[in-house]
Amino acid sequence: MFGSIVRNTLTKSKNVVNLTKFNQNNGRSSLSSSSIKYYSSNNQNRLNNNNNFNGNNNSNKNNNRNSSWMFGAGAAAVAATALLGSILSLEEQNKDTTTTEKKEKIARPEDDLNIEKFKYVIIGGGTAAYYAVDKILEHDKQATILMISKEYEVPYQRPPLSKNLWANKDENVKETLEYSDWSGAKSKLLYEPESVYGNEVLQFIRNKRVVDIHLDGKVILLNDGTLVAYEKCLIATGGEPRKFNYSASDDPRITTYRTVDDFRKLHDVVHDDKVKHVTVIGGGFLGSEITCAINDNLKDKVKITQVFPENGVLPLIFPDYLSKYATDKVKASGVDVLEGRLVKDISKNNDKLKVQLDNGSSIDTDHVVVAVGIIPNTDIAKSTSLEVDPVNGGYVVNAELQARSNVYVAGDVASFYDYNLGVRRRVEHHDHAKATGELAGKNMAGSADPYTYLPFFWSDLTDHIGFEAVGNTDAKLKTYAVWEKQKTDDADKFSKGIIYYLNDKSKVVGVLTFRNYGKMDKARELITKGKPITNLEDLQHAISLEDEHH
Ligand SMILES: Cc1cc2nc3c(=O)[nH]c(=O)nc-3n(C[C@H](O)[C@H](O)[C@H](O)COP(=O)(O)OP(=O)(O)OC[C@H]3O[C@@H](n4cnc5c(N)ncnc54)[C@H](O)[C@@H]3O)c2cc1C
Ligand SMILES: NC(=O)c1ccc[n+]([C@@H]2O[C@H](COP(=O)([O-])OP(=O)(O)OC[C@H]3O[C@@H](n4cnc5c(N)ncnc54)[C@H](O)[C@@H]3O)[C@@H](O)[C@H]2O)c1
Ligand SMILES: NC(=O)c1ccc[n+]([C@@H]2O[C@H](COP(=O)([O-])OP(=O)(O)OC[C@H]3O[C@@H](n4cnc5c(N)ncnc54)[C@H](O)[C@@H]3O)[C@@H](O)[C@H]2O)c1
Repeated sequence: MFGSIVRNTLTKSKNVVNLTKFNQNNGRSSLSSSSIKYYSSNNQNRLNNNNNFNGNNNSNKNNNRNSSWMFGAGAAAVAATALLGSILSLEEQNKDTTTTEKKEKIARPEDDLNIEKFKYVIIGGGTAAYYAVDKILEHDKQATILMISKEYEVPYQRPPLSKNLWANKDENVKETLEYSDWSGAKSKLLYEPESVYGNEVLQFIRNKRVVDIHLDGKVILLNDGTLVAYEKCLIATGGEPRKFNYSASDDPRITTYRTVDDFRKLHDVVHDDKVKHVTVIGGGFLGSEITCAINDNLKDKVKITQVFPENGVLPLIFPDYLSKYATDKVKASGVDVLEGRLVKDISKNNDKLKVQLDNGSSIDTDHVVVAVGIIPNTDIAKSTSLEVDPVNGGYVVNAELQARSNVYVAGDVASFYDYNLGVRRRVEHHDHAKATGELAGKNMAGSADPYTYLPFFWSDLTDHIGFEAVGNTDAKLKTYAVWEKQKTDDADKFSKGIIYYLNDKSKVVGVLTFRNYGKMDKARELITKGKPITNLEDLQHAISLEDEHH
């Protein structure tokens, strides 16, 4: 997907700076936590050497490449001083020393501070980050890009982690990360092979967190003390799974689920002979998908109980009747669904975990997966002046996806003004991460286009409970549905249909096509027309129920 740009560079370049491989071999162990101490010990003249990403003696070549970007004493020194101050505050949180002693340790960067600079620094290694890089490469032939991810893996897509990947019975699936899509075609989870990263155009730092940005100095700080300068920066940090405080919260058998590492761990858990029962907490997208994926593929191996407080699965988007119908299908597939139940606590009970419910009952289980939503990852905002949306969470961005003139935000963590729906919101779905990533990348490379796209999302549970949806599909809105079958006694009465979501002005603001695919463009057209629907019957034929494969 990155096209020929990176690959050409790889073959042409004699001076490949292979950051990815270097990190992989643990070659930069000296830049781990020990470097934090180093920076705060007033010995800053060696900062440059320590911050050199090459690490293997090709620093001069690399510095030459970047020579036109080198910082002078001014902005960089101020930025670095401030950021090194935040390393100190990190230390402060961890060490019990007096304030005076700590202040004396504040670092003073040398005037000839020489921080490696990239034209584009991308914080995050997820979907939004990947597609931003794709567009930067397309629009800026002079690009030099650094991606930084706190995960080990190079960018990959998350949707198959709770769906098709579980259908792959190959025992090497944790390494190959291959899956088949609904049409049978084989795909890989990683967007690009590892070999695409680690060259003069595109570098990737794995297993490191960005902890601070100095917006005026245009310098970022990593958790190991590394400083990097940028011209344009993208924040695409996604979200962290929400956690509850249970009595047994520190027990490794209570896990959340978001990353490929989580897939590997859960795969091991359910294939462990001792594990006979898994409890999934949450009835949203993740809780319902992971329940169905494991149950459909491994029901002979483990029994699953799914617990959540609402009346049925996917309660935030399905109208009540459809949520109940889908829940019945999940039950029929063999899952023990406990709807309308809150988890009060989880405690250790000999070799089991005890999940205590609000009605006084409890479940003895071998493993618990907590899937109760995410918190947008705005940690970096704590030390910057970037605005966080107090209502929706996430960084507030303008129509061009900028938080500040050279700082862009995309994906789950962006609070944007939805041009089509007339509201500020955040969207936690794949297509939005892709579209905002692409637009941010294009804008970083010189355009100034607004985000006017209406992203879609989809989900697939058991027994072909699948749909695509676009716009505002809040279950609290008034809905009007068109179904192919209308017999009320038919167990499959919701075999195929379209649900229209209407606002208080009777305009269609959202459309969900149930067991019905490829209708999203027509749905977008209907939403963007924004005409009030005076007679609901007019919606009967607004979008055809006929199959349209895409
Ligand atoms: C299991 C699963 C299945 C899903 N299935 C679907 C689906 O079927 N359909 C759909 O539409 N959506 C689905 N989604 C949602 C979709 O995957 C997300 O909306 C999308 O991944 C968001 O992309 P993002 O780039 O904003 O964030 P992410 O993909 O979460 O990427 C954020 C990246 O930033 C890194 N990071 C965070 N903080 C820092 C930091 N300080 N420094 C460095 N790196 C950092 C993280 O490690 C991560 O690599 C699914 C999500 C999950 C978890
Ligand atoms: N036409 C059909 O009969 C039919 C049947 C089942 C599923 N689907 C649709 O296929 C898609 C995913 O199915 P799957 O879970 O088997 O995954 P998949 O393996 O087909 O999809 C792989 C990846 O491709 C991307 N993708 C898939 N469809 C997309 C689309 N329409 N637009 C943008 N990106 C897309 C996503 O990144 C997804 O993770 C959903 O849109 C689903 O509703 C269609
Ligand atoms: N198909 C998709 O689009 C898809 C698939 C998987 C994950 N995701 C994304 O991944 C993220 C995580 O998904 P998620 O399902 O955790 O979030 P979610 O926001 O979709 O669902 C949260 C769910 O948590 C449950 N919950 C909340 N408090 C609870 C409590 N006290 N006890 C029991 N249950 C409780 C509720 O059932 C609620 O529906 C979201 O951003 C989601 O959009 C999307």
